[in-house]
Amino acid sequence: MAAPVAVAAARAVSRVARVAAAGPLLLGPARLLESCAPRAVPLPARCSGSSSALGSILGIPAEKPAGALGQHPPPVATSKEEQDRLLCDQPDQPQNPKVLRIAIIGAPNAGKSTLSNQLLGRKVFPVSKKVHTTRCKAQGVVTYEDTQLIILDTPGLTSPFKAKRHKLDEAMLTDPWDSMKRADLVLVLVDVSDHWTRNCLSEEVLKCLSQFPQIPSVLVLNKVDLVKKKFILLELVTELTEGIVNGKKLEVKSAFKHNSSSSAKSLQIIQASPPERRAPESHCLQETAQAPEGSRLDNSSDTRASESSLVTEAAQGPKHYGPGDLKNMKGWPYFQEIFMLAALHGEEVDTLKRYLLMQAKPGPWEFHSGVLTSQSPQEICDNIIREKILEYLPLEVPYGVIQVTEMWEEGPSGELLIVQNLLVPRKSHMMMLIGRGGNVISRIAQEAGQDLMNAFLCEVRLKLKVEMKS
Ligand SMILES: Nc1nc2c(ncn2[C@@H]2O[C@H](COP(=O)(O)OP(=O)(O)OP(=O)(O)O)[C@@H](O)[C@H]2O)c(=O)[nH]1
Repeated sequence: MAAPVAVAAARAVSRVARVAAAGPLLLGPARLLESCAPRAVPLPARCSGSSSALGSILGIPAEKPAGALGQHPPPVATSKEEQDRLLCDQPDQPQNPKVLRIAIIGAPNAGKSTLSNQLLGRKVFPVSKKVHTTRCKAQGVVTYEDTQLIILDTPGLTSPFKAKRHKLDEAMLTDPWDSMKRADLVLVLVDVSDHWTRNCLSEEVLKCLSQFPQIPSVLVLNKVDLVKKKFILLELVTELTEGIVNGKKLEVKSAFKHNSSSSAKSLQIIQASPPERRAPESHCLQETAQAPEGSRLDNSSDTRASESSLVTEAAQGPKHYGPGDLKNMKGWPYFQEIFMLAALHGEEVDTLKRYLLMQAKPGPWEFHSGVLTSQSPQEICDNIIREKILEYLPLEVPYGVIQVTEMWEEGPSGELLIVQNLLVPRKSHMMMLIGRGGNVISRIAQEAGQDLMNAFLCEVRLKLKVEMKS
């Protein structure tokens, strides 16, 4: 028996006005799409990723103020037919198109989807505190002037053992690898707030990097907002890069430095050239920080010789690593840049985006500029509702919920009407999902409805029903 038990609906109109700044309200999605021209603001001058990102995190003013990247991402099409048509459309190639395919890899929960959404300027990938929110690879598209960034959001890298334990699909193991095969550049995301995992790259990440040594890689330290003592970030950089970035040795120094106002220690990161061709203008950033005594991370004379050979090796590009070598490695000495950011708050995301735009190479666009994601509207909707279920239900409960869309149609005023059934295997799960007086399911419907409006840029009426699986 599958009797409807609870129904929650969300209908929110007022906030659409704030979201849909690029066009009049309640136009058909096609009209809205026209009014959101994706190419508008000129690209600012090149800036170095590591210097500007690091400088800002450390409170050092950038040499040149970084111009904001005007964002007018197109909305997602509200029907599968429209989305399919957009995906099949010939890309509207500019005169000199450039393209960059970016794989974002990292441990589950590192913030890959959060970062992808921020780069896209619109939320189309689900995000939650629970691991394995992203279940399969999906593409996001940023079109900016003559450049297209194709972002390959992937499930968190996991081992076959963990996949079996969490009953994950085979795709969760293979998708990150598939994305790597297509990528021109890989972003390795590390959650610096996770004390257990932040000091070294996981074996899966190292395996991925070493299998594709020809793909340039960039280290991205995420969630820096959660790290109070910023000097830790510099130590992490040293560990995660084995002290080498872009073929150059990093020196991180911490020493007492007396100034008139405080006796704070000085922390220094120096990116120096390999010894044999040391550049006179080595890149140097300084910060006064409360560093622990004796956390001096620059070279001692004993290790200098072996490090210099490591630097020379790194400058020559990745060598072939066997599984035994990877077990002994903590970091990757072939990153070409480092970024530190807080994806959740959009902090320093523009700096990374500018850098990615600069990395794009001449080549035809893959998508029409009206495309924001390769996912179908229904997939986005399912994922967003699932994200809320993951957020509000404890432990394994969300993983047993089956979502069945009963209705998806355009209402008389152009609004999107969606009815979805949530089928649960147990009565106890049903009670949890409904919540006292229906408060849980109402909240899920309300929040998911709001996210969908932000994605589709039109009014959405979402109704959720909870039923027992028959
Ligand atoms: N404080 C803070 N939280 C963040 C930041 N970036 C992401 N998060 C949070 O981290 C959690 C995981 O983010 P996701 O984007 O879902 O992570 P993911 O790597 O895609 O996760 P999987 O799909 O499990 O692989 C969410 O609760 C985010 O809100 C950040 O910069 N700062």
